[in-house]
Amino acid sequence: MNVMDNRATSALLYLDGVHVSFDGFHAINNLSLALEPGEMRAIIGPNGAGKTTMMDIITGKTKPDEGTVMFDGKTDLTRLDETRIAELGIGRKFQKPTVFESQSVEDNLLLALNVDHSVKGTLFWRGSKVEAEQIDKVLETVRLKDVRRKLAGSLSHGQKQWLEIGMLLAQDPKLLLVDEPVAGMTDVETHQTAELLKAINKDHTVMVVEHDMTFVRELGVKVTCLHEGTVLAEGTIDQVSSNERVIEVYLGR
Ligand SMILES: Nc1ncnc2c1ncn2[C@@H]1O[C@H](COP(=O)(O)OP(=O)(O)OP(=O)(O)O)[C@@H](O)[C@H]1O
Repeated sequence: MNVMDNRATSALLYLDGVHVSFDGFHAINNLSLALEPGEMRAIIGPNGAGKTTMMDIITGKTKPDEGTVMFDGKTDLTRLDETRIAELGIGRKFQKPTVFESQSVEDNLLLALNVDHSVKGTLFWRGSKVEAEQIDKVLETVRLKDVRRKLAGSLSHGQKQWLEIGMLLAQDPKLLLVDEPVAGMTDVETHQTAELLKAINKDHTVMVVEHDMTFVRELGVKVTCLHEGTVLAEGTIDQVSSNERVIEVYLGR
């Protein structure tokens, strides 16, 4: 077994030689990347670098033309549809919060829990003790305990983002994909979101796409910079942000 084979089996997420084109345009170009179990990785890169498309590939929304996309060392994600991939434990948070505004914070979490509502009768079913405990734990993690009975629609933008992260956590995914969580947040909310993701990373693997470099620095994790659908640089924030090519195409001089 060679080094690449070893990485393919030990990584939680393993992409190798992935290509995607849209009408002849190469959005993803020989993309290779491995995420170790328990890792948090920050993905940066200019607009159009392929960050969203990469997440679309991982979640099964877009199928690659070529390449390997393996989950947990054994599952070929390119063969599965979006539902099956979500069931495997890959949760995604899109940039804009999509919480149920007319439901309370805790009911949003209850709805997100991994239960078969059709069997239990959604409207009048209030959840078991175990589920109540799970919800308490998530509320604690996402710092929304004090507003648990408020309508989600009345939360601040930052709190809505945290609620949606909580809805992902309620499903206890093995891998969380988080797209631009701090866009539109205040500096205080941005800092709190970094703290929150660090807490989540204690028992979840996380991939977070973000343009806010102050936030990425605060995460203190390995950074991958994408450009033209491939990895331009990878390493610590200091290594990546001092890379000449990264400065040229993304950070500016
Ligand atoms: N469905 C599609 N059809 C055609 N082109 C697409 C499609 N999806 C993405 N692209 C193109 O692929 C390239 C990569 O886009 P992508 O959205 O993945 O970049 P990104 O790094 O997420 O950018 P941003 O930071 O602006 O969100 C872009 O040039 C985009 O226009």
